[in-house]
Amino acid sequence: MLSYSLYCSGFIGSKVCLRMLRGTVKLWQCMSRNGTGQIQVLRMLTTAPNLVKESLHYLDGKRVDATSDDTSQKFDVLYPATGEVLCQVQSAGRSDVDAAVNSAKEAYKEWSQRSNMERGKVLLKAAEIVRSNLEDLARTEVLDTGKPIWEARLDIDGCAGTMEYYGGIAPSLQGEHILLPNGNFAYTRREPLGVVGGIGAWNYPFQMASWKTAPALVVGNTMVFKPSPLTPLTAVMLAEMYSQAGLPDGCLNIIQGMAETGALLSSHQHIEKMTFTGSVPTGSKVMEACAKDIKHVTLELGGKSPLIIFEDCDLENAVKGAMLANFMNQGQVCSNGTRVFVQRSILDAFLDKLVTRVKKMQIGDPLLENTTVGSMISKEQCDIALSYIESAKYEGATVLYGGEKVIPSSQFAKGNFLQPTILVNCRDNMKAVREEIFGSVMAVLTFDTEEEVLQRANDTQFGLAGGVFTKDLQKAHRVASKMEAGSLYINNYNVYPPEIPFGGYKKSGLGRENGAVTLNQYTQVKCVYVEMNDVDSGPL
Ligand SMILES: NC(=O)c1ccc[n+]([C@@H]2O[C@H](COP(=O)([O-])OP(=O)(O)OC[C@H]3O[C@@H](n4cnc5c(N)ncnc54)[C@H](O)[C@@H]3O)[C@@H](O)[C@H]2O)c1
Repeated sequence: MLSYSLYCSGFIGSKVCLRMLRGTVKLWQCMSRNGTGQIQVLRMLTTAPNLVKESLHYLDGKRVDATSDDTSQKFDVLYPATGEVLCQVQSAGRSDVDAAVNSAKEAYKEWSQRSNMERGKVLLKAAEIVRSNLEDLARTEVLDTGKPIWEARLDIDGCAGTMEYYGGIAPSLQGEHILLPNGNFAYTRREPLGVVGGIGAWNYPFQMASWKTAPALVVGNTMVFKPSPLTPLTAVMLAEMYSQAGLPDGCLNIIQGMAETGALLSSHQHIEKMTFTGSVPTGSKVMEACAKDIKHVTLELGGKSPLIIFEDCDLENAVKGAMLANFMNQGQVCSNGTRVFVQRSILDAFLDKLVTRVKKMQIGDPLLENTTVGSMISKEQCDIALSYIESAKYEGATVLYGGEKVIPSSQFAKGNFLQPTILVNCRDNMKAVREEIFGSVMAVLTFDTEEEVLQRANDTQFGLAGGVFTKDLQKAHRVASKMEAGSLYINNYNVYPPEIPFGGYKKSGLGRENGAVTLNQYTQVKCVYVEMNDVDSGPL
């Protein structure tokens, strides 16, 4: 008997949404909703690759096709674990970007006039819809990224949390009332910026879409968002969920495309702010484009973060922390603590425990519950990680564990599965220790003193995150205060509650996401002076 697992992301009036194949079974079920909301199931046997049939562009509250003007190109979207082509997407060209921005500009007129309370309610409702579609979203995110399903569920749940957080706190955003002499006074208003452009990377596609849209929309901006071309599937689902929650048409438009589309968006004259997540070189280009028009900009960029493990730590927790800092999402996490500094006296004990844990990680089908290592996003990304491992070996490092690409089973022969890798005998100046790899490659370094390790930890162009494991509270706070990074963890790693701001120092970026402070970055302050007396013009 054929066994299959499939799901559908069809909802909110979209007729036919996403379907997937699982395993080797070539049974394609296609679901659509009829007018009463019941799911109709159509079945057809096929080996045809293009599984996603609906357009992934979203304009004025509905999915639309790109217009294929002369600036646009097509790109394939693959399931990273099998290499199957899910769909081919037409990039948004100049006319599509114009249409999306103009629609958001029009929608701004009404949306910006609502109160934060009214807008917050839309976010709260959208978060509820996200939660009730969590499984569909998580499975679609797996298709997009190749990450294990349990991680995708956690991601989506966290995104709903971010939407709830901003929906909840937005009504408390207030201006100031400033008393001045002679009964005069001034007040400040926090006003939205206008149309915000967002561009995302591929490692957390739904998270990027929700972390950017939630704070931007709730304070009255409208948005045009472009996901990474490697992971275009879930941003449009988020847009549909916002629409279902009551977000007016045009407030959030999704465009798909590659670098050209991103450049068109970031240089568009009617965009008032860009919020970008991606690599340092691309972030620099986006910032340049913004500089031309003096646009606001938030940049969430790369990292090569240090994790410092002192001999007085709780070793079990430190090992778990190092795992969290390196092996989630196939190591494709910007804040990863990939330079693990271990105090010399506990190095052997630390490595023993670490290897014992890493050996238990299960590489395989991302949709299976017990899989802990899924597929990297692409062959290119996997090759990059492998080449860093080779360069580390060439420079004298030893692979203590992993280091190889694997094929978990024949159906994943075209996948990009890399063993979690631990490098020892590393030196600070090795290429693999200095540069962001964006794969599961942990470099273990030893140190002797606090002063020495701080100097080495900070000796990097990046400053996204860092961590310290010790039971000595004073040392923990002292070290955290001296580490040059935006997100520090004491006795844990890679935890992202929506209440706390996240973002980088140095080349890791500008501005923050999450936390109340982010609302300031999607608003501008207007100060109104009020004269209560006759105008004193002095000698004039
Ligand atoms: N700090 C963070 O929060 C964070 C989070 C996730 C990923 N990242 C970083 O992202 C990088 C990996 O993502 P990536 O490979 O998708 O990055 P990337 O810079 O190659 O691409 C990011 C996005 O920019 C678009 N783009 C490319 N060229 C552009 C241009 N000239 N103008 C405008 N947009 C353009 C891409 O289409 C994509 O959507 C890593 O460096 C990682 O550390 C940072």
